[in-house]
This record gives sequence, structure tokens and C-alpha cells, in this order.
Amino acid sequence: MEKLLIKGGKKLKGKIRIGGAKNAAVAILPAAILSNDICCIDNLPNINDVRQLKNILLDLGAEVKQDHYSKMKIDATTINNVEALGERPRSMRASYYFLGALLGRFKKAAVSLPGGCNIGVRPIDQHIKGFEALGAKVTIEHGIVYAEADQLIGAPIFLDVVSVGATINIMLAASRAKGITTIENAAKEPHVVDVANFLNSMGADIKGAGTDVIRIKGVDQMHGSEYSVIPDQIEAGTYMLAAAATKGNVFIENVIPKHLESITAKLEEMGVQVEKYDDSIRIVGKDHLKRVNIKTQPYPGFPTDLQQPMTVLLSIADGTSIVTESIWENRFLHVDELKRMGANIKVEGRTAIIYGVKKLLGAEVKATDLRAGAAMVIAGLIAEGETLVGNLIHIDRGYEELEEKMNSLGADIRRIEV
Ligand SMILES: CC(=O)N[C@H]1[C@@H](OP(=O)(O)OP(=O)(O)OC[C@H]2O[C@@H](n3ccc(=O)[nH]c3=O)[C@H](O)[C@@H]2O)O[C@H](CO)[C@@H](O)[C@@H]1O
Ligand SMILES: C=C(OP(=O)(O)O)C(=O)O
Repeated sequence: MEKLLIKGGKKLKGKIRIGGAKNAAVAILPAAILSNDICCIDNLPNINDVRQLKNILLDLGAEVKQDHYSKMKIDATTINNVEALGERPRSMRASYYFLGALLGRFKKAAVSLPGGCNIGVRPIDQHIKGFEALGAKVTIEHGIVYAEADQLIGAPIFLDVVSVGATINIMLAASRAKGITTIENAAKEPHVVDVANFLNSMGADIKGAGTDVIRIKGVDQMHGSEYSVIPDQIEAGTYMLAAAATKGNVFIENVIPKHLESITAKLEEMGVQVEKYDDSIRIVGKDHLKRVNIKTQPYPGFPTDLQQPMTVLLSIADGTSIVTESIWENRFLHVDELKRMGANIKVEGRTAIIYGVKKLLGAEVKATDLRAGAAMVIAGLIAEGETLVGNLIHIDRGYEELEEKMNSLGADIRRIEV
């Protein structure tokens, strides 16, 4: 079993380049099958979720070429299967996008219920409600979601909750429906906009992505496209937090500062220096971190995917901070791990009360999920002594070359076999 061995106490310094956004890439790859043509996708992150999606595309019969991890050419003309079943779709969340994409193109899909991080109940009722509103019959049997329609007809859809996955999945299917679909109470995350831009580059007619009402005029055909995925907002935020936690000085390239406003604002409130440029950002850490309160919210609010790494900073901040997790009901599993390292945190339901301590001490901990993994790595970087992080399967699903990138900034992290 592989683990990360981290020798703490090094300040991160230097320059780092952010990769393509996981949560955009994992929707754009399935979206490529909406056309009976060839798509070339660039700026893909080097992560296991992308590798799994490539395998699913191959299982469906697509021809896929990938000379470098960041570029994939997908020939969707050869697809001859509408079923994505078994361990691959179950190993990740985003496999559910094959439902919307296959339904849009072939009006039929069968996809195993997805997996993904264990951060709370992760229903797909809003996805199903959307497909049904477009005229599909959806059933779930033996862990497989079946969706089928004679034809898809555009419809108004009001989401009961702001859901990234449902918004994107409905956009995928509705792109190839007859007539107009409106999604109200839509998610506004940068990856929702990126997927809409990709679909439009393939000939879809989508307006309003990035606002809470998206209007999709269905088209009969979509064509191939060349597209570059946006930089990863969450990876960028993770390095911002790591730089601030280690009191380092890190220049982060290939970011969209607008996407980082909520995290920038919180870091500034904590006394960290953040310099913003056109497509880069510099973090200059300070000796003392001030306490702040955090409430996770849909974009443009503070992203839930950065709540866990942020908890680590607050665990060594001056005073008491309160973190409220309003998206997922079980995203504090990392707290018990942080406590092993000396953090003083009390969780009450969806709230964590964090009493800042002077220092963390290295310990053996595990990544309970993807962003908890990043949190443990940051904790290891600032802890006194050695930290051993296990359960790397989660980190590898969504962080591109985490230890290599951290080490290029002066961290001391080794992947070891235990
Ligand atoms: C692959 C991907 O992009 N994953 C992200 C996506 O997950 P995902 O798309 O799964 O998250 P959603 O935005 O759908 O979920 C938000 C909330 O809506 C609820 N809900 C969702 C769908 C549904 O049909 N019914 C329902 O009740 C969920 O339980 C949750 O409380 O957005 C989350 C919120 O920003 C992020 O944490 C994940 O990193
Ligand atoms: C929760 C996440 O991922 P997923 O939805 O793929 O489980 C995440 O990216 O933080």
C-alpha cells in the first residue's frame, strides 16, 4: 500500500502551474460523445478520474488517442454501445454525465450508479427529474440507471437544490432535444460555464450559463471541436492555502483570479498577502493567521471543495473560528484525522468550532476523501516531525502530481510503499 511520508516544517517557495479543472474535464469528456464527430480536448489534468473516463469512452466504442496526458482526441463516430457499467463508473462521481450525453445523442443510456467522495448523501433525483421533464423514462434497477426516450422535448425545469451535476447533465441531454429547455435555480460554478462553452463550440445553443437561469435551444446535430479546459479553481485554491499555511511565498500561474475571489477574500481577512495578476496570483504568508468564520455556499460563495484544506489553516490560527458546511452533511471526516495531529476542533452537526493551537504534530493519518487528502498533506507540511498519509486512492483521483508539485516548491514529500 502506498502512503505519503511528509517531513514538516518547510516553507513553500517558488512558482507552480495549475492544471486543467477536474470538475470541468470530467464533464467535457463525456460531453464529447454528443456529436457524431471528432473532438480534441486540451489542458486535461493528469488524474485518475480522467483515465477512468477515457476507459469508459473506449468501452463505449469511441476511438481515443492521447499522446500526452493533457490532450485527448475522441472520435465518437465509432460508438456502438450505450451502456457504461461496472467498476469504472462506480469508482467516480462524474460517470453520471454519460447518462445525459448518451441520452442526448442516442436517446438511450444505461450507467451504473456513480461513486465519488463519501461526503454525505449524494442523490441524483434532480438529474432524473430533469431527464423525465425532457420526456425520458428513467428507472433504477440493480444499481444501474436506465434512461430512454423516443425523442427528447425541451421543457422548463426548476431545480429544487442548486446542483452542479444536475445542471450539467440536463444541459447535455437538452442540447440535443427538440425545442427549448430552461434550467432555473441552475448552478453557476466556473465548470458549468466551461461545459456550456464547450457544448456551444460543438454547435449547441446555450445561453445564460454562469447565471441561475440557463436556456438551451436543442439542435439536431453537433459537430467536432477543439477545446481547452479552464484552470482548476480548487487546485489553485489548495496551493494558495498551502502557501499561506507554511508562511511561504508562492507564485501560482495559469489561474483565473475571478474564480478565486471568495478564497482570496478569506485569506486577506486572515492577514495573508494576496497579489492578483491577469492569470496568476502570488501568496505571501504571514507569521500569524487571524481567525475567520467560513460558510460554504454554491459559487460565487466559498467552495465546499476548499473547506477541508481551509480547516487546517484555521486549526493554527489565532483564536476560535467557525466553519459551517452547508452543501454536504458529512464533510468533516478529516477533523478526526486533524485531531490526531493535535488540532482542537469540535464538530456539531454541520458546524466545526476550531480553537486555534500553536502547532500541529506529525502523525499517521488517512485521506478520508479527495479534499480531506489535500487537507492532510497541508497539515503534514506545517506539522512538527513526520506525517504519514494513507488512502491515496482519493488524492490520485483528483490532484495532478500533488507530491511532485509540492516538492518543486520545497516540500519534502515521498510516496512510499508500506
Ligand atoms: C464531479 C463534480 O463536479 N463534483 C462536484 C459537484 O458534485 P455534485 O455535482 O455531486 O454536487 P451537487 O452540486 O449536485 O450537490 C449539491 C447539493 O445538492 C444535493 N443534490 C444534488 C443532486 C441531486 O439530484 N439532488 C440533491 O439533493 C446534494 O446532496 C448536495 O447537498 O459539486 C459539488 C458542490 O460544489 C462539489 O463538492 C463536487 O466536487
Ligand atoms: C467531491 C469532489 O469530487 P467528486 O464529486 O468527484 O467526488 C471534489 O472534487 O471535491
